[in-house]
Amino acid sequence: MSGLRAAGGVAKKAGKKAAGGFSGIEFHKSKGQHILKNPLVVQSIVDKAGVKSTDVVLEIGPGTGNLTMKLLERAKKVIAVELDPRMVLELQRRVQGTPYQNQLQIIHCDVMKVQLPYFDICVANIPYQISSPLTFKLLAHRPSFRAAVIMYQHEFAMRLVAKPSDPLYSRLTVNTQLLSRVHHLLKVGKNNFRPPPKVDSSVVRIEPRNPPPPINFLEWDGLVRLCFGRKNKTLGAIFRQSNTLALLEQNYAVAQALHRAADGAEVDLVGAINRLAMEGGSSGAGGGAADEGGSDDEMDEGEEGGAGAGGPGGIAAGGSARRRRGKASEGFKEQVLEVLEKSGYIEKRAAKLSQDDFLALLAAFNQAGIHFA
Ligand SMILES: C[S@@+](CC[C@H](N)C(=O)[O-])C[C@H]1O[C@@H](n2cnc3c(N)ncnc32)[C@H](O)[C@@H]1O
Repeated sequence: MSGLRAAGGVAKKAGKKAAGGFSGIEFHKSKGQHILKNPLVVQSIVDKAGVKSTDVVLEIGPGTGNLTMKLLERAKKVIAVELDPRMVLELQRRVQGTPYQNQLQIIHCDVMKVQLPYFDICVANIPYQISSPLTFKLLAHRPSFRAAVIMYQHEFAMRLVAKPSDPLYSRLTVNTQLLSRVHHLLKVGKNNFRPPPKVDSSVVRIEPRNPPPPINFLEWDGLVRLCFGRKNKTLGAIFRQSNTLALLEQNYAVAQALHRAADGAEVDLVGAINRLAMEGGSSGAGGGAADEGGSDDEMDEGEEGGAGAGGPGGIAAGGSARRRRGKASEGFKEQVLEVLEKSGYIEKRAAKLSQDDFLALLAAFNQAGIHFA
């Protein structure tokens, strides 16, 4: 397989057998290349995914094709999006001359840069660097699909399925669960991969809510970003911050000027989720070391990343939000605190609020003409 050796220069340990049953391939950590070598895990993923014989399956990052071959046994068609030309060659070689040859379509591209085709179900062991933007790219995809069964870094997976009060409950959690139902399927130890990543992994099932909730997602994310900027502080403390109030008052003035309806006017869910998806960067080759145990969760500002820094960046348009602003008026501050008081959230903390709480809070603010995007 000289093609496989070429791109990486000299293949390390050329004599050693690598995943997929061929020798000499050098896996690139920068592309998240951790090949699933345990056939039992591969089979389990395909079984749990519930792939039907009529399904078009989207696979992201097929690598050497261990999962792809099993998917081809079950599905009508597999569309595999792969960035690395060496992997594309290997996959082509693997299906050539088999009955599956005509069922496989390979798209040689960065998944974050391509318009995804129609698919019924996505099954993938993805490069962990793009976990967050890829998840939201999928959730913004139309027409919607039945499910995505995806291998993530274990901690990232736990964030997706977290419940209020869990330590990993975060902005990522509430945004994902707003748009989908998420279930943990299977924990996969690092030794099932070649080369083994530094952390364990988990397979998660994501079922998009269809139809999606009829809310302005940018507004939603603006509120949630603000609240999770300091998730253990009371909302009263967060909304008393002068930067936050100043930004909200500016949004308020714009909304008034535009005569925007109190319940939020235009709902461009797909556009809004797409904007969010692109926040996390666009390439899997960017080198983030998600498998080193670091978090690639682009959605968590952390406890101290709140109002003063990037926190409320989401509550006003673009970079202008970061500029210094004047103080909000006392009248506006009272208005904001009254909404929190009357809705019963002033002493509550984001870490313990449910999906329904955030929806109720957003509705209460919007009714008072206060907007987050
Ligand atoms: C974790 S490996 C999974 C390989 C294979 N599916 C398996 O389970 O053994 C991730 C794969 O995604 C590919 N990849 C990395 N970044 C990508 C991107 N932005 N778009 C498409 N594929 C990408 C890598 O080249 C690699 O083949």
